[in-house]
Amino acid sequence: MSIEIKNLSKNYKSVQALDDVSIRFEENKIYGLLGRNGAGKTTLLNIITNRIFADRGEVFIDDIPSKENDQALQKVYLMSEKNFYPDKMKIKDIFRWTGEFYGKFDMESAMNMAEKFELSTNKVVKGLSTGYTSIFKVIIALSVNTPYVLLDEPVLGLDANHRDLFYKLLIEKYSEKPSTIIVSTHLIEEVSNVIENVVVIKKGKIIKDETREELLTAGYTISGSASLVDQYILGKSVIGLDVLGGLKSAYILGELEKDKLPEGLEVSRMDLQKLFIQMTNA
Ligand SMILES: Nc1ncnc2c1ncn2[C@@H]1O[C@H](COP(=O)(O)OP(=O)(O)OP(=O)(O)O)[C@@H](O)[C@H]1O
Repeated sequence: MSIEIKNLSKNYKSVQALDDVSIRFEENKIYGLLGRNGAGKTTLLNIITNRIFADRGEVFIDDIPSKENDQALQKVYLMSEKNFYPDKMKIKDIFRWTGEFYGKFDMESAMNMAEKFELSTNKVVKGLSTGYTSIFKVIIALSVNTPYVLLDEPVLGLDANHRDLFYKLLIEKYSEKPSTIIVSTHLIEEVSNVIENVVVIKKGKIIKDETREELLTAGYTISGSASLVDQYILGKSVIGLDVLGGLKSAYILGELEKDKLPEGLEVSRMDLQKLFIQMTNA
């Protein structure tokens, strides 16, 4: 059971949005699909769900080619930035309507989540703020109970509390009823506690497909007084530096040699955001 993508390419005139992408999203795993603006995340998710067509390549959902195949597409739900709902429709009616289409939609869970987010389900789509527009779509995505749930920039416009609540509900949902969840975002640090697998896309190509643990062991962070840190990093592969007061931190790629660590320096885990920036820079 998986979503398998084979050699997908997609061009928009002079822009190559996807360049021979092959990847497999396995059953019941949570993926972060990470990439900078314009990397090709939305294009990939839209092709998987048949909203747009690839120039070349194929998508298989549980071994069935997904192209214009309703049986395969019913297994996938995409929460996208685009709003396809009628402006004047009430949220509770959208919930009901989604339930008609996706037989396993859990109305009770959706209403419970709406209460937690303080979303009034009597409101119409048009009356919602940017944040609440994301919230109602997130609630649907977490209630449809399809084997594959794709979330394109789910926390867009959400404040810090609502983002926390979203991640909490995502984990709760996953623990109760596991499914394959793909979260597309450029906020790697924020999703790093939730995701198990990291897929990085850059200019239409997949440049990393690893577990979070593998990424975290790609390097380490060292902190201490500026002079000690400067001395230590000589000859090492440094992907970022931060100075806060008298404390300097360096983000280093490679394996830590513990016996060569001078006194006065502290080691901590790799900073995923720094690693992401380094990976996705030109
Ligand atoms: N309909 C379109 N017409 C022309 N170019 C497009 C179209 N849709 C996407 N593109 C281009 O294709 C590339 C990939 O876009 P895509 O939206 O897939 O990226 P993304 O990773 O989702 O970016 P973002 O994080 O900014 O949403 C970009 O260069 C974008 O400008």
